[in-house]
This record gives sequence, structure tokens and C-alpha cells, in this order.
Amino acid sequence: MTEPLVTLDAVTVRFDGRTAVDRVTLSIRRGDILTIIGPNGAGKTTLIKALLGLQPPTAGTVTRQPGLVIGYVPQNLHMEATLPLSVRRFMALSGRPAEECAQALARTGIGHLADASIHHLSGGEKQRLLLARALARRPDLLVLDEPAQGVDINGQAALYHLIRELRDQLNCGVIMISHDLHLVMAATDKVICLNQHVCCSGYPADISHDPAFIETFGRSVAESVAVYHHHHNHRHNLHGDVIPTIPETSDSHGHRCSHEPH
Ligand SMILES: Nc1ncnc2c1ncn2[C@@H]1O[C@H](COP(=O)(O)OP(=O)(O)OP(=O)(O)O)[C@@H](O)[C@H]1O
Repeated sequence: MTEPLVTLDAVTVRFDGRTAVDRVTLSIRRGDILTIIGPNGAGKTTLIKALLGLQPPTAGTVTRQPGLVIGYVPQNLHMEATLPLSVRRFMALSGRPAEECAQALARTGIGHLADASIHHLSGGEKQRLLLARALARRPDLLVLDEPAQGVDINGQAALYHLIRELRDQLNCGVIMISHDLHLVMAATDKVICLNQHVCCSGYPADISHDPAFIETFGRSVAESVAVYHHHHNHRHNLHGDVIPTIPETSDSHGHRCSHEPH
């Protein structure tokens, strides 16, 4: 197994005595796609900031591989609306050579928009532009904060598909925050459900059955998410009759901590 790109060990962040992130331990390797889900205010952005080195932890450690290049994709493109700026110029501001900028635009499928104004891009095109800017850095690790915000459902599926493709092409690690549970469950390798502390984590197929997941998101969300992964709890014999087997528990693939009420 390769060395982790980033390791968080028991990272805690407190603001004015309030705990935003509570003893979170995780690591990301090349090829991983790790998605952090959790309710509003759960500490997802704070955790990402700690990982990026923008938020010093109150306790615990963040270890980044020496020389690690991170490509960060923020939630949204915030630009002064009156400032005329083409896609090409926006990419040039990254400081990367023009050829690499053009390659990154082509990779995210918006090469044809190089001369368009960034103010006229659709929500999905803006997200692809932000992704292209991050790619131009040739990152070892892509960090995305709700990459599909403001993108319609087809565009979201395409965006998550693109993220997987980029992971394959670049052999980078990916960590992202997402609220789009259904897409996350279909597109990610591993999910971490955060509510200050890690409530549960594991493969998407298992996590939707986890009591901590159900407690956090409610049974109806958990059931609708579970539909995406037909969970086999039985087998058939040669005649097609059902042979009951012992159902797998989340602990067989994932990890679950004891859940203290807040
Ligand atoms: N710089 C700060 N100073 C004080 N409190 C902060 C600061 N940053 C975040 N918080 C608090 O920490 C908690 C977690 O915030 P955070 O933005 O990490 O949550 P989140 O899971 O990303 O939420 P959302 O899904 O709504 O974006 C919140 O209660 C927030 O008010």
C-alpha cells in the first residue's frame, strides 16, 4: 500500500470553547475518493481547512507528504461582476503556462469556452472551470468543497463521473465534501459521516445501514440511499430458492464509533 498523501490524527478544532471538529483520524492515499458528508454545521469545512493547513488544529496532528501539491476547488466562483474576465485570462491568473491551462480546460470539457466571459458561464461550466484551475497545478490531491453546488442533476452526475475519470488519469487522491447523498453513494469509494466526530465511515453500500447514519440523516434518507446498492442478504440455490445467510454488519467493512449525544 502507498504512503498516505495526508494523515489526520485525532484532529480537534475548537472555536471559543465550542468543538467544531472532534478527534478526527483519517488518511488519504493516491487513487482514493473520500467523501465527507454530514449535516449543516457538522465541521466539514473546518476539517478541510485543517487538512489544507488553513486552520490550525487545537489538538491532534495533520501530516502532509513533503512537497505535496494540492488542487483546491472552492464551493463557488466569487468574482467581481463588473470585472471583464475571459476563461483563458482566469486560467492564466493561476500562473501556469498557457499550454497547461488549455490542457486542463480540455480535460474538464470546456476547452471551447476559452474566450467566453466567466460571468456568462452556467453553474456546471463554472464548476468545471474551478476544477480546471485546480488541475493546472498537477495536483497529487484534489480537495473539493461541494463541487456540484448550483449544478442540475444531470450535470451533477457528469461532474462526479469526471472527478472519477480525473482520479484515474492523474492517479491523484480526492477528498470532497458533498450534500448530494445519492450521487455520493454512487460515485465515491469511501464515505465519512461527520457530526463533529466521525459518526461512521465505510463503503457506501454499508454505511446507509449503519445506525449512526440513520440517526444523523433519518430513516427515509437512509432507505432511499440504500436503494442504490442492492444489498445481498441471501443467495439462491440452483432451483432459484432463497438460501438465507447471516447479513453483513457495517463493522465487517467500515468502522463505527460509539455515538455520544451532543
Ligand atoms: N472561524 C470560525 N470562528 C468561529 N466559529 C466557526 C468558525 N468557522 C466555523 N465555525 C463554527 O464551527 C462549526 C462548524 O462549521 P463548518 O463550516 O465547518 O460546518 P459545515 O459542516 O461545513 O457546515 P455547512 O454544511 O453548513 O457548510 C459551526 O458551528 C460554525 O459556526
